Amino acid sequence: MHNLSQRRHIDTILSYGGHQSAPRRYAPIHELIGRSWKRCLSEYGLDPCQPRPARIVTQQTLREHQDSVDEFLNVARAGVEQLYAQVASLGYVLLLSDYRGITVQFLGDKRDERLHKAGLYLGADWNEQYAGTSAVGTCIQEQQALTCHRLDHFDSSHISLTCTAAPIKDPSGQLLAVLDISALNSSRTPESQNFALHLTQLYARLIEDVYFLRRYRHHLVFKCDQSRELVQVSGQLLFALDEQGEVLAANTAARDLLMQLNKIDLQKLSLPELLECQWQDILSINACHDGTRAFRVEGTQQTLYGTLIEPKSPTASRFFMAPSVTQQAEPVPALDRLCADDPAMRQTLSLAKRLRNKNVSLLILGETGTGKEVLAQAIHATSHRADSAFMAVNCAAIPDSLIESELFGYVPGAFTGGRAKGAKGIIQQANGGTLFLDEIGDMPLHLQTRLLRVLAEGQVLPLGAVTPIDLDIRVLAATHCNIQKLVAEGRFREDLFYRLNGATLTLPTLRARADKQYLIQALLQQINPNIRLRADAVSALLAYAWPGNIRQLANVLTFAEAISEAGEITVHHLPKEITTHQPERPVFSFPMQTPYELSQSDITDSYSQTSEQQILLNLLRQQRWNISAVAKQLSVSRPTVYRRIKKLNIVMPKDV
Ligand SMILES: Nc1ncnc2c1ncn2[C@@H]1O[C@H](COP(=O)(O)OP(=O)(O)OP(=O)(O)O)[C@@H](O)[C@H]1O
Repeated sequence: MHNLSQRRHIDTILSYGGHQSAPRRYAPIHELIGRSWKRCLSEYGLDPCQPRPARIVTQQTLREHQDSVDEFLNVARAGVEQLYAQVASLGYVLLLSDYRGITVQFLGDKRDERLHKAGLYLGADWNEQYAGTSAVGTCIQEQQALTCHRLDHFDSSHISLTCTAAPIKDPSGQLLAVLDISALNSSRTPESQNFALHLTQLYARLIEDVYFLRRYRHHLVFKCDQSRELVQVSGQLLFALDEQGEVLAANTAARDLLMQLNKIDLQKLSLPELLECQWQDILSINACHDGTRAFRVEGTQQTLYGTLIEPKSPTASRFFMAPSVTQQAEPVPALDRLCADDPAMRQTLSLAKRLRNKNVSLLILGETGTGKEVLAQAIHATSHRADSAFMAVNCAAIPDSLIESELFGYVPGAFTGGRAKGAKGIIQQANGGTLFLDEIGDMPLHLQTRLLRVLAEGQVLPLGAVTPIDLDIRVLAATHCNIQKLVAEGRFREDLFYRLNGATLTLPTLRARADKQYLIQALLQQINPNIRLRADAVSALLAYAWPGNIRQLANVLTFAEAISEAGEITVHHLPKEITTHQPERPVFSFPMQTPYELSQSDITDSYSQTSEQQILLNLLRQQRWNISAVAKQLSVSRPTVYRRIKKLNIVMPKDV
């Protein structure tokens, strides 16, 4: 005989399956539960009017099920016991089932008859085909964590139970077991089970990872996370690797990431390719000061911090020997200090180190304020030319009328207004050393032709001169522009582009850098080595998007230091734009999406030209046409201000 609530429940299920006209249950039914009810009715032919008693398999069958997962049960024991210790006082028991739904481990009061009757017992069969919708059975079918609360159960004899289950998968992604916590009676709402759901998932993941590490204890395991601070203790993603860096297995979180990247097949998946790095970069992680290194995920802006778990057997560890000191990149302090640990900077600096003494021209690309000139100076300072001049010329900052004479120099009488003795051009002054052509994208076309001749022939002909002067210069050029686009549009000579671009060094934006905290400390050290930066200020600085890059950061820190009190900078000393900005913090969950990043030019171009013209004009007037002051106010470089003045057709007063 059914009691009233059982009868109502039976009616609800029947109406859900289309056997009766109107549903009696008004609370929404979770689609997961709904799917399971439909399976019970139409696939398994279960009759809700015929409740089934809990089925407990024989001792012999139980033993067979336990034997087949014996290794796993040994590994899972500590996690299972710990979870039970957390929930026992709340009235829960714990069930660990194998992938076929048989309870192979039970923690709870074995003498409690009510538990035995309800199927919360060792050997209980929670398979959906027999027991209907339940947390364990439905978790097996759906391969995801769920709570089956009271009336969610199919069988009316289970409708006082509340059960929460999470899947545990093996390193190949196959379901291995189901972890479940259940209570006999719960008058609480389904929402009250959310905490139980999170806790069960957490322990299922923990047990899964312990099992993964056990299975791959003789292999190198790469563990990574989105947080540098957490990776050593609770890195979420695990990859087991062979001696070439190919992925042998990945845990659920890592497989989720690979799914996002459309990498479904683990066969022949190379971790160095996935992380856009060299195999040596991974092998040498433990040589880093905190045993952690930043990597960027292929085709995304996502940074992952990785650490290594070395193989436990001495024979295997020989395969994974970290590179010897001689194999590691040679230290070059002036270049090394430009970054701590950022994947893009690592690549750029390693190329810079290899090319610093080669006579190839280098093209440095990066948004304004990313440190292009600083890199050029460091390359010069670490090259054989360090004792000769480093001459920097800003092609956007020199007025068109002067750039020719400034660059190439002139002989006496070459033009009216020139100095009587003539003047050496910047190119000639760089002889023996390095010529740094900043903002090369802004160089007028006719000068590009002359520059090309200088580079091709290794000679410079000053204005008005008849005899060229031999040159021995190393040329470094930089631009924030998309120079290939300028070439395509006919605004930059293709032959000059190839001449300058012996190799490209690209600097990442500050917002994309994984070592922002290092840069903050390094800049602060230069400003005032005795000042302390409080944690609230660090958090705000890390969360900001930095459209003006390192230059803007340096300005902000200078400002904060100037108004700081008692030798420390707190969040209150930071400019308002930093603290009121709503950060787009990376969420601690996968999928990884590539955020669309606005470049400086995107940002400025998105304004209407007239409003930008008005804003800039007002600023220039306020600062009495002092370009340096305006540049500082906007946290951009002087050339950028000149460029905008030109682009927006602002006419500067004659007397500035
Ligand atoms: N790695 C670094 N460490 C400390 N300070 C840096 C670093 N890189 C750049 N800076 C500082 O950031 C500011 C901008 O650097 P730099 O002028 O080299 O940028 P840029 O890319 O050449 O800018 P622009 O495109 O506007 O010419 C400078 O004040 C520089 O000292």
